[in-house]
Amino acid sequence: MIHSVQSNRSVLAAIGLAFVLTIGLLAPPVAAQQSSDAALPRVLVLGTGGTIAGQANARAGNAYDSGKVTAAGLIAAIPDMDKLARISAEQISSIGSQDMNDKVWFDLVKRIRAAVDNKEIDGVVITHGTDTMEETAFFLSNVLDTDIPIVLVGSMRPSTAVGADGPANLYEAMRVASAPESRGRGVLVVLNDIIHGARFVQKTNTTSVDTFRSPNAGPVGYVDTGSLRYLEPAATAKGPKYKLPDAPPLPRVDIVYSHANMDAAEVEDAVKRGAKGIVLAGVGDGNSSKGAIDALAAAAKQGVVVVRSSRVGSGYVNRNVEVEDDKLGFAVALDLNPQKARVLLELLIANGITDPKAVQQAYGQ
Ligand SMILES: NC(=O)C[C@H](N)C(=O)O
Repeated sequence: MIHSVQSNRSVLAAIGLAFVLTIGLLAPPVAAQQSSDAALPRVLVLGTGGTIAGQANARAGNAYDSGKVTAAGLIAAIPDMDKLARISAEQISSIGSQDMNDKVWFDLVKRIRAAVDNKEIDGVVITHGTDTMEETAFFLSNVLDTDIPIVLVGSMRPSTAVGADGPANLYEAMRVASAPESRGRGVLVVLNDIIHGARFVQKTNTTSVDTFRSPNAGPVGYVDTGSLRYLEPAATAKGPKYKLPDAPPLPRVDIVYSHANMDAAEVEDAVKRGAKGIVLAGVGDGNSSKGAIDALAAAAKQGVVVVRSSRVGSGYVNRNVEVEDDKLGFAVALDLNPQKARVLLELLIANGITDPKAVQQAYGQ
């Protein structure tokens, strides 16, 4: 019985795959769906890979490989996208976002800056895996200085799955990126009818299509049937934008994960590996064992920048509660989870900001 359910699934997945391949791979590589309506906004789609571009793999019933279909192919398979915008699509990478790296980040920034400077576009959609989407969104929000909407989108089911969520998510991302009311809202993440801001969004479930949440702030809006429903007016104030070095990599920042029965070894290993900064994924309010805190204090004395965050997943990490941050020369990440705190610390160190007080100011007070 189970066997026949799986083979039915395989047949349906094969039909889906054939659909995507037939429509997707026949699509031109750059112009995804060309509309000649000059009144429509121009949206640049940059493909990076992810499950949204995933294809079923025969190794198991639910197995797939990320990043197999191009962004142009994904767009071509969705009817009526050309009624929303004049769309062009380019492929920056074809990877699962577990492999996301500085090079792809630098390439995205370069392409978006060029398109903005040349006034080529009114919006950007980035197709991306969900595993590290929040990190890429947060990175871009800290380096790009533009009012145009930059929207990251992905899916939890591959493009060949029964009930694939990618097409609906991509269509919604296109609605968001092409809408004038999305301007001035920074970098956004769209999945499952919800619009999140780059600072607060987090992946919270390993497999559910309703995985993205903004636990410390709530979403910034919803993609409703007829309208985009933003909960607040667009912000005019912009955060600081950090400079990028001419080429990757960014300075090495490691995350040390705190746990019961912890000693100094993980912190010492990070220092030995040459980390210029360490983010503590602390227990509770960013705490750790005496051994780990002493090792962090020794690292800070040697010039390693130390930021305390939390493994908990929501809430703020506060200064000087159970750890003497002032005395030990630490900063705290406030609402930023360890993976986002790591991105910011890479940028701070790259910009020469290493003094604990200046580092704390960058995270917030
Ligand atoms: N749902 C996904 O996109 C997961 C995939 N591993 C990725 O991040 O590329």
